[in-house]
Amino acid sequence: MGGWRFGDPDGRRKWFTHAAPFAGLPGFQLAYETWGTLNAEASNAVLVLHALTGDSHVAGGVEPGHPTPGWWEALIGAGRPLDGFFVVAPNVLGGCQGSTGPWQYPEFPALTIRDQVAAEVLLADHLGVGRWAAVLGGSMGGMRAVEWAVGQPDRVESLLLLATAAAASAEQIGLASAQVHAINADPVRGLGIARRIAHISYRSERELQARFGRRRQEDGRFEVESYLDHHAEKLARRFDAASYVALTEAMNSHDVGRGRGGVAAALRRVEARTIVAGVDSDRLYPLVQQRELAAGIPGADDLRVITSPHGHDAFLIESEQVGALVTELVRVRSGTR
Ligand SMILES: CC(=O)SCCNC(=O)CCNC(=O)[C@H](O)C(C)(C)COP(=O)(O)OP(=O)(O)OC[C@H]1O[C@@H](n2cnc3c(N)ncnc32)[C@H](O)[C@@H]1OP(=O)(O)O
Ligand SMILES: N[C@@H](CCO)C(=O)O
Repeated sequence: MGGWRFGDPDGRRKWFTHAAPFAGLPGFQLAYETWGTLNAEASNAVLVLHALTGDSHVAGGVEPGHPTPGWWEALIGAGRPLDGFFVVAPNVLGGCQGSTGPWQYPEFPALTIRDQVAAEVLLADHLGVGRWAAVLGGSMGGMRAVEWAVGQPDRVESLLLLATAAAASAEQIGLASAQVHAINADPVRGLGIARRIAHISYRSERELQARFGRRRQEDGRFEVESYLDHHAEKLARRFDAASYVALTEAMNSHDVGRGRGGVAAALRRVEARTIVAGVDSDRLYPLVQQRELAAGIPGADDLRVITSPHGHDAFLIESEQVGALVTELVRVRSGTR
């Protein structure tokens, strides 16, 4: 297969190749990054799963020679919550940051979250990880995390689900389908339009009002419009439109209960010690969805609530609160601290 899009900016990606037919593909590659060392018992592995436009670069700033900070920098490094663990973060199948995606195969098959997890199971086998000490994920990463815990219950010891759902809701599918239409109508400018729609849903009404109000800039644009233009341009520089569509449609397919007798029956399969958290100002993945997860997973604590003005994106921004949850999951509750 060979080649990948957007290079390897930090020189720390590795690749796993599966050279046999898989989910309509002739084979696939997953790019992934690791931190720390797998212990002799293979009992200290943690899987970190990124959200829609994230990638394998969870952290980097702490390592000499790899200065680009990652999207959960505060979790990895000396004295940080995942210190001492062997952390693995793959770029999702269908993504554009090193893994096989539509940028590589124009006739890319429709993938589900379940397919993406099945690819990650093969990666775990390749790495010699029979059972993850923890699987952590937010948003689309949380969809994969709960799918891991439902589909592979004996391979997930503990689980952190952030700002995510057991199944994509009608509103999430509706918003996502508008974004897909924008890209299909204009593959060049559509990605930016999709990001604008999505980014509004990632932040809270209260935050947008407080930050931008009705103010206009000198160029005549509303400040909030300019802010969204900025995020649209930034994503268009770093992401592939066809990948965005493939991943969005995979998220729309997400339903842990499909073929398993419904969501409640599926969640009962989870054996992992679980923390589920939502964000009080998240309008895209409202707390009711995390309540369903917390109530349905046998080993889950009561729902935790991250307080933040930032809406859905708080799972990326509120690193102190997220870090405390990770510490509690992997150290305090497992008795290793
Ligand atoms: C290093 C990487 O590339 S990471 C790649 C992987 N990324 C991910 O996994 C997560 C995806 N990232 C995100 O979703 C977002 O970037 C977040 C959630 C991390 C951003 O959250 P925040 O830190 O709150 O950023 P916020 O939404 O306030 O945006 C700040 C940006 O808007 C710009 N901005 C603010 N107001 C305006 C305005 N009125 N007009 C234009 N631009 C504006 C700022 O200058 C800043 O620009 P910069 O990001 O280029 O420095
Ligand atoms: N800001 C996040 C939101 C999706 O959860 C992203 O771009 O991946």
